[in-house]
Amino acid sequence: MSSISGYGEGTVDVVLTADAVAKAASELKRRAPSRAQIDTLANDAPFLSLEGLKAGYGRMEILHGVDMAVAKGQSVCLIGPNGAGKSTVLHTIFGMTSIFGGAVKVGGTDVTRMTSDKKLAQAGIAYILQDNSVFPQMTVEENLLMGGYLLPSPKAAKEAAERVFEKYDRLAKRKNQRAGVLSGGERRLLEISRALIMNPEILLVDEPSIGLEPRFIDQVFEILSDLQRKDGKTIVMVEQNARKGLEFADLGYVLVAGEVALAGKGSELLTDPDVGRLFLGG
Ligand SMILES: Nc1ncnc2c1ncn2[C@@H]1O[C@H](COP(=O)(O)OP(=O)(O)OP(=O)(O)O)[C@@H](O)[C@H]1O
Repeated sequence: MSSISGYGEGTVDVVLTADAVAKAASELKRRAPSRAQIDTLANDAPFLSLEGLKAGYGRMEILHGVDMAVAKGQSVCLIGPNGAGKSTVLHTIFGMTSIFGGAVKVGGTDVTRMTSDKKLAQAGIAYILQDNSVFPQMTVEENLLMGGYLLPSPKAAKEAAERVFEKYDRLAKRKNQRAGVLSGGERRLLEISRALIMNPEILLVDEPSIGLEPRFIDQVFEILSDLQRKDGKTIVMVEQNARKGLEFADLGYVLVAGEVALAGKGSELLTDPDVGRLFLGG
């Protein structure tokens, strides 16, 4: 029997058969949000807006017309079965996919076809990779400086790194140590901090809890929460732990087979019977 995993509480997957996913898709489709509903969720002031986005890899279309709106300083979590296209949404916002139609706008400006470098340097979008992207043989500071390669000078990168060290004492204390000796939580902090070097407005965060021991997961969510609430960053997250992601985020989007099947406030989706049954383990 073929099966597709949905996401359950903690690390326990809810396994959906292919038939169940198809049924869920058709059930949820009746609940697909209108553009007006999507804009309302972003307080009718979308800062990041996806409009009928069709994108994929090579010639293969994975996203079949995705709409999404996030206000400045809001956070959103994408959930859905494996292979639904959640990470592809992040890749597309950051300019890493083939675009077949639609638009990505930031502050009303069309940035759909900008290269990733320009998205980082000009549009204020940073992409935080999944697990294991630190360079273990390099020092903490050297890792941070890698995030500043688009800054005009090494001096500017160094100054940006100093600002990060002022913010995160835990990293400052380990500035000259090899990144390979950091704990899992500290490594994730370093990955997030490396993205902060360019002082982005929008953080795309791919699976922040993946590969982390449970005791570090809360720390990482706290760091992200501070970046949103204190620094006003806009956060778009994909999270395998659907419950954790929806608890964290202002908004939740359920993606099924490359389409938005449902969108709402994170707190509402947490108590939604369909979401509970399909993605939160009942
Ligand atoms: N670099 C790539 N090249 C070609 N196909 C890809 C690439 N990355 C992802 N895909 C395909 O795109 C589809 C959507 O993948 P994506 O990773 O976006 O899904 P997802 O919802 O994030 O899934 P998961 O929860 O399993 O990470 C899958 O069929 C996947 O095989």
